[in-house]
Amino acid sequence: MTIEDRDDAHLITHALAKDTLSRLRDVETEQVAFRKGLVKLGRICGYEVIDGAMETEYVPVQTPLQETTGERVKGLDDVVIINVLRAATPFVEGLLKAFPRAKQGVISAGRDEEAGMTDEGEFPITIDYVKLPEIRPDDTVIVADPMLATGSTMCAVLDHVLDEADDFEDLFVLSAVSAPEGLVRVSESVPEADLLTVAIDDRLDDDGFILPGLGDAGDRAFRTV
Ligand SMILES: O=P(O)(O)OC[C@H]1O[C@H](OP(=O)(O)OP(=O)(O)O)[C@H](O)[C@@H]1O
Ligand SMILES: O=c1cc[nH]c(=O)[nH]1
Ligand SMILES: [Mg+2]
Repeated sequence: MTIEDRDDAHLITHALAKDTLSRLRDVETEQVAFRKGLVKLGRICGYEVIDGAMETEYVPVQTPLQETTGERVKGLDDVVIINVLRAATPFVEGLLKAFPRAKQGVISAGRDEEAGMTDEGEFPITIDYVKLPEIRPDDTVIVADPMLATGSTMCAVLDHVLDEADDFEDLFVLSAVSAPEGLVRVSESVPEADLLTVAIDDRLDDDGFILPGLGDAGDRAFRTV
């Protein structure tokens, strides 16, 4: 298993996840490679969630030659993936390769960067659109956003998710790069969420960007810079 449990988060330490994230960090990685990298990272993270957090069960299997015992992942169809627009879109495309039959929700959330970060280190968040599937007690909910900076976006998103559902099997917040400040904010605000990330970076800069980070993930994936 390549998930390391720490006090602040569960770290996805798969070598290919680290390799892919390092390519994403590189300023020379242009739009297409950046987008493909996020898809790849989403797929790896999906496999790691399955390996690290889901159970398997033994099942009888009839091969063309004889009956045997196989192993299946329990609850693979009881997964809800929530895409935090917009940077999560390619990341979720990769996750769906691990969970092809997941129910999907979408929440469009953006930081008001012109308003700037408050003295408490938060951003005002605008939520324009929310469409969530029914969340059932057996469901594993994965809220995906490659960047967890101040945590303001994720806290606002989780408020909506928890308004819709208070009974589920597990709630995972999955990101590629997290700032320590954001992990603290989200875990204090929603202690029932398990935070999964590929990297915990050093800190935020004065504009609320993660250092060293990878820049603005949405802008790099959608070429809006
Ligand atoms: O933890 P926070 O400080 O809230 O920052 C993280 C958010 O910032 C980015 O979104 P952004 O607002 O840039 O929107 P975009 O995905 O449309 O670019 C990122 O995708 C997160 O949603
Ligand atoms: O560093 C950051 C912070 C927020 N959003 C990003 O895309 N990058
Ligand atoms: Mg952005």
